[in-house]
Amino acid sequence: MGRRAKNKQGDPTPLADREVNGLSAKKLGKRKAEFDDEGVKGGLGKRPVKKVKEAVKSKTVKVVEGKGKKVDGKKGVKRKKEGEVTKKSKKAVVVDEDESEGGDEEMEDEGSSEGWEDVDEDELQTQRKSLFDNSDDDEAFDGDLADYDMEDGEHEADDMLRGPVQELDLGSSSEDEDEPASTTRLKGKKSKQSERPAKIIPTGSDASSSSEEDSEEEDGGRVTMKNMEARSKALDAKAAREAELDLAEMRAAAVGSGDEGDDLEGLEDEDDVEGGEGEDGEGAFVLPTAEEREEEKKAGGPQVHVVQRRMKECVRVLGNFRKLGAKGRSRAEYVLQLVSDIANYYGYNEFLAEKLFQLFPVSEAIEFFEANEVPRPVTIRTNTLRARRRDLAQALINRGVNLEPIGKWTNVGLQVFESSVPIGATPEYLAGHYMLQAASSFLPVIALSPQPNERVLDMASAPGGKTTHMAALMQNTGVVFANDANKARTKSLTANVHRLGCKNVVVCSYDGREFPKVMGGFDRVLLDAPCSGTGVISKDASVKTNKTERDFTLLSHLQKQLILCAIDSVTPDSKTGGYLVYSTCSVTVDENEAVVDYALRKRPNVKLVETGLEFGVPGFKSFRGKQFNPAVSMTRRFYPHVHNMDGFFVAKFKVEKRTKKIEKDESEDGEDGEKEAVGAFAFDAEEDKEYIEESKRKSMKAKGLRVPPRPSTKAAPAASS
Ligand SMILES: C[S@@+](CC[C@H](N)C(=O)[O-])C[C@H]1O[C@@H](n2cnc3c(N)ncnc32)[C@H](O)[C@@H]1O
Repeated sequence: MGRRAKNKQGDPTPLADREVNGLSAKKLGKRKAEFDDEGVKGGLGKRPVKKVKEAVKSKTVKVVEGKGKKVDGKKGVKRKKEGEVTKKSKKAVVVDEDESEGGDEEMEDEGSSEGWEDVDEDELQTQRKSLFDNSDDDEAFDGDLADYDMEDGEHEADDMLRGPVQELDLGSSSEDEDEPASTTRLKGKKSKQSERPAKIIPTGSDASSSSEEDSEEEDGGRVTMKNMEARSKALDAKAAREAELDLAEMRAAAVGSGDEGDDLEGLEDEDDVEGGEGEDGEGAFVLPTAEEREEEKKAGGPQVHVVQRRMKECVRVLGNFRKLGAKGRSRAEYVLQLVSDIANYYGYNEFLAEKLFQLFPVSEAIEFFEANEVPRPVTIRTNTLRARRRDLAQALINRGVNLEPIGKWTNVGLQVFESSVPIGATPEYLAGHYMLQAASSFLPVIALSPQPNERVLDMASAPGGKTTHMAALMQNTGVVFANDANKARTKSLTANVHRLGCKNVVVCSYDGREFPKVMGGFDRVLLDAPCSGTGVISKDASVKTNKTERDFTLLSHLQKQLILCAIDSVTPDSKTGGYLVYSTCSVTVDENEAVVDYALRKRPNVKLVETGLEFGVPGFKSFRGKQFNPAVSMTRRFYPHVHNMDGFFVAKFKVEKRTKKIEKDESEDGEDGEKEAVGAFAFDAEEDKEYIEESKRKSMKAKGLRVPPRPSTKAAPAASS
């Protein structure tokens, strides 16, 4: 097939030696900004801690510590004085503070970047990785799961845009064959992905006419302001068509029509390696028995070419098991072998390999695992409080940044293909004209669609990518309470809030489960929940090996608690809103559909509504025998191998008034302890058995009592690679 790889983009390539506006990078200016870690002068992280009420009263952005009194719903946090926190360059480009998100298409092309060329030479020499320092992206929850919370867990968001991952060598040389798998599995070979930077895939509906494609060809080489939109549309159209073809192929393969295995790009060189042996040829594939597998393990694991071939063969057989399955061997045996080989080949623990494998038809699963080996496109979000996308694009193009609009679905996003300057340290970045943010992170905010003058809660908000996006959509009016239980992480949140000039944000630090006790009555709530990060494995490969079954149990439990508190924090009386968006950067069902389904069961006054997102795969209505509320199909899943974005999940709820009947039912349920009473989290005796046990253990531990051993859970062996 070979099309799948085109969906992917390597890191933007530094253009160190390229001339920018007639000047080589080296000739560019000398000023070096003195900024702290968060890119804000003066170490804003050290600002004094204040209580929420004070923050509201003083109408400035403060960090608020947990355990406070209830704060009533005053709107309209007053703007800070201009320039109070954000240091702009003296020669900053003209910024129209009132420009809203939708405005940039009509703007005149006035993008001069004069005065911005004084970038320090050292910065220009910075290594690739530092292109993305100060990344603002969000991240998966990686705290201490035993305490399910926010104990630090700060692997810096910069990871998002780290240097190139090693790429898979899917062929094999004769020398390789004698080496152990662990040494031959990964190779620094240049992959197809980096040959052609790929667009983020929006949706088939974005496909545009062939004239747009023509314009791409006419324009040929470099992106200019003039050809940017047309090129973008043409690329989107092409990419969307390719994505659709890929999906169709994958589905056909899954249904099983014969030669699907040959379509697995990641494994396509295998026949060459093996000298073209097919099933009927000499050395035909024979599925190892359990004993043979044991022996293989004892001998140090299989060789890479053996694993490659076996994976391909297993996928082929599983694609049409009735016809291709060997006599006397079950489908489950092929699956077992395949999962074990996937774990080995891609470096996952077997537990997680299986969990992720189960989400997809067989051949699509390989696509997913392959996509996790490739970095996602580098994207930035224009901060419309400080800049217009057009001006920002021009300014960055003038600096030697090669970029394009992400796609029709966002009018603030830009995809960076290559850059001669560190994207996380340009004057425009430091002046808050943009946020380094994964495209997937735009989605929950677009779905929530906060309106000017509303009162909004971002329940788990650090480092603030989505908070600052919401503040911009609200045009710096109303108020966004940006909460994060991890106080250390509120430093970067506060820094971003200041850098981007958000004046309607109050930063606070409570456990989300304390809402709505500390404050409620919100028009809209975003719960971008702490999660396992199985959608962002390309950024954080540690997820492959450090997640166990217990982690998922605990996370799912925390997410269920948080979502009920989030629902209860929304006022059904809101004149303009009454919505909750739940999102995660994880693709597992336990953290997504199961949480949504739980919320629907526990809170009969909420219903799912369409996210309003133009693309994304519907959530699972059932999974492995478990039936969910059919409305769960209104939720949206995003995948690296389909959308060329981080794996992501978005659900949107409308919170309605509690009827007398609901309240009566709940109080009756409350009596026997089966369901929780209004506003307080309680467990469902049967369904939450595991959680109850875990909770008891925690409270015993806290009291210093001896904790009985946990009942044995499924082992999560480390991957042998
Ligand atoms: C996925 S990240 C949020 C990213 C953020 N929304 C953004 O766009 O930048 C999840 C956050 O949840 C926080 N967190 C973990 N447990 C929490 C809890 N019980 N209450 C509130 N926040 C919590 C973590 O500290 C982490 O910052």
